[in-house]
Amino acid sequence: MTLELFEPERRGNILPRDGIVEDYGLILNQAQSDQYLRYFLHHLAWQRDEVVLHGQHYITGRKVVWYGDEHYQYRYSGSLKQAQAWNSGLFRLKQHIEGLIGHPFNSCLANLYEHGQQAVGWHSDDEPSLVSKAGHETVIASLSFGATRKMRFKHKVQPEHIDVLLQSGQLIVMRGQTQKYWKHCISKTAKVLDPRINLTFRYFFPG
Ligand SMILES: O=C(O)CCC(=O)C(=O)O
Ligand SMILES: [Fe+2]
Repeated sequence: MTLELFEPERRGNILPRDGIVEDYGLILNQAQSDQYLRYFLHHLAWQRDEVVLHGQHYITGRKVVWYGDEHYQYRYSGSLKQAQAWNSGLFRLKQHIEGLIGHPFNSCLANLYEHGQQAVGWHSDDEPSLVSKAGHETVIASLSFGATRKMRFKHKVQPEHIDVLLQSGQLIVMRGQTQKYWKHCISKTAKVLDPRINLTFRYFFPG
């Protein structure tokens, strides 16, 4: 048996103000997380993402795929995204997380970082399709598998940073005003050579 030196335990809000990021700690054991990592590496329809920045088209190193209750579509960063029908393992996890959090999700954006040089830059998940017209908070549940990576939060106005290391099997939930006041990123690191998968369960409002 391998002993983890540090096993994240459930913590309340890790942000000091203007939003809520709840750290649920490890919600799966190591064997389950390993199994899901191998399964998702091989059974999700990974594709490099296309983004348009200042009129230039870029293909990302990171691979993504989007699943949902229906074949939702939206235009984001200049390209059209289309949701795939749920993968069965992903759907099981979605139900598990809905039970833990007590919030429904109808879609999941999955990210694959093959090594530490693949990352995602500063952004907020504040596209109109994620924001309720009825004024409900945006709730995003993020579950990680594989290599431990650092997620950073940066306040949009105050000079404040919060870092959190995300381990395999660890769940965090971004809610409240988080997307309005904070940006987040996954930073690059030369130290990580192994893959990481992150699943972000979201509630999508079709336009
Ligand atoms: O990989 C992660 O943990 C974050 C991914 C992310 O921010 C996103 O998909 O919007
Ligand atoms: Fe994000």
